[in-house]
Amino acid sequence: MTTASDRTACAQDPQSAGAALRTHRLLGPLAPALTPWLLSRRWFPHDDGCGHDLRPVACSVLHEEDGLALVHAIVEDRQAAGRSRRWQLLVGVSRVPPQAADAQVFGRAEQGAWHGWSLYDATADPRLMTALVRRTLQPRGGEPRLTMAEDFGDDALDGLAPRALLADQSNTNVVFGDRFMFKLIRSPQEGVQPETEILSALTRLPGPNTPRLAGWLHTADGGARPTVLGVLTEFLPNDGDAWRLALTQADRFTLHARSLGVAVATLHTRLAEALGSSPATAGQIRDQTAAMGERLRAALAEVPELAPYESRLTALHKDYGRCAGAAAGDVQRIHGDLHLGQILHTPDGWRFIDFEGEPARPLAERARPEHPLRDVAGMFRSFDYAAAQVLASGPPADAARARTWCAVNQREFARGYTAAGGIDPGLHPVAMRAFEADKAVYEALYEARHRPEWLPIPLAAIERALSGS
Ligand SMILES: Nc1ncnc2c1ncn2[C@@H]1O[C@H](COP(=O)(O)OP(=O)(O)O)[C@@H](O)[C@H]1O
Ligand SMILES: O=P(O)(O)O[C@H]1O[C@H](CO)[C@@H](O[C@H]2O[C@H](CO)[C@@H](O)[C@H](O)[C@H]2O)[C@H](O)[C@H]1O
Repeated sequence: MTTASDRTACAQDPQSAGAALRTHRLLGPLAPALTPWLLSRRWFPHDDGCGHDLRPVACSVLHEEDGLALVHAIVEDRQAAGRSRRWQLLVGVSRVPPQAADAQVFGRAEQGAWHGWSLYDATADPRLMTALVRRTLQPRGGEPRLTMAEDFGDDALDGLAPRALLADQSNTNVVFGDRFMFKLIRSPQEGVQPETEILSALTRLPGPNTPRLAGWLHTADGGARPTVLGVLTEFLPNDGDAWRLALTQADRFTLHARSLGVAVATLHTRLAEALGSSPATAGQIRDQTAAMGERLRAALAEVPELAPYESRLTALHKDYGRCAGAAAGDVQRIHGDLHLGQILHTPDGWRFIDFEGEPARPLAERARPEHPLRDVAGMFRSFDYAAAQVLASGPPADAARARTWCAVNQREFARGYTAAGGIDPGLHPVAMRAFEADKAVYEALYEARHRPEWLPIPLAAIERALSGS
């Protein structure tokens, strides 16, 4: 972590010089341990060889009692290519090593009042998650603030034991007593957050197929525009998500695939009802085509393996721009990052979670109305990923069997989607190829940053989309 220019970095933020100095003083002693720890997190991008330049943006102590403190921090990661992203941390600082089984100490404070104390991810410590809720619910508790949604009182979380989910994905999730799920957004951005916006709109409709929004953690009103830092939803008891079912019940997944298609069409109808839909304008199609090009250029800068596909992808974007005019259909709010892992199998049927869109995209972009077939393309890509996994885990390695599995389940999904009122993806082959290729470009960037060993999956999909197979 860079510390020399901390004061400057903080001063550029809309916080006072005093706050900047406090941030610097608080985070300075923790800084040396933070970078290696961040680099080991699934949600933090792998080192792309250009290094990371981490600067503190804001920091506060949310709790301190009996040799145990909870530090909330926002740091900015500036990369050589001029990209920068903010990251949210909850750090436990403890005089004695923490007792919680999953609270792994990643370093020690190097100076100051906490010199020598253990540092660890506070989301793994139930005491600190309880402290977070207590403190952030207080009307005069300062930043951040937890606001409960209508229908949920400030006492809704009282007495519920917090437990962090071990599967660290784009964010970190903590379950409160199997009643609520709290998602700590790891890379928060200023502005309207799609998950709180969409869930609160859907929550108002009868017969929900999403969890109800119970609250949100956010910066206080003092800033220019609030930033949502965490989302609290009702916990939905489930026996796993559709990804797990696809892997464990691969041989009889087609029935699930069809009912998933029905569920996604229903979700799209509900989203249109709650947040509107309108025919795509020529300007929107131009913007969509331009955005695909921009995403490709950004991905090329980090993933050289995409270079052989650049000109053909650009041609596909143009083809989309040409044919979309005639048959674009309506645009509306969609899920935006739909895949098998976002659909829970519950006793009441499929339930959709995680409406934040693709976490690396700017918030404004994620809120744009899009063609619903983009979500269908996301699901098609997910069947392809599952096929790659089924193939990898099953003897013998049989690429043809995986391709057939993928095609059959995509077909069944499309049948269910169309039967329940969704647009038939088969009638929009160019749009589907463009959307799948665009998603695979996003995935290539995601895999290069987080799981480089999975990069061949989206690359092979791009090749197939371009060759029309
Ligand atoms: N409301 C919920 N009820 C039950 N489990 C949930 C709920 N929300 C999320 N989960 C679980 O937490 C995991 C991660 O949630 P998700 O919102 O997808 O986070 P991320 O953005 O990190 O991917 C999901 O795969 C699911 O197992
Ligand atoms: O963590 P999120 O759910 O917000 O989404 C990110 O991570 C996903 C992986 O966990 C990633 O999805 C990709 O891998 C899935 C298999 O693990 C596959 O089913 C999806 O089709 C594929 O896109 C998602 O793209 C990313 O935003």
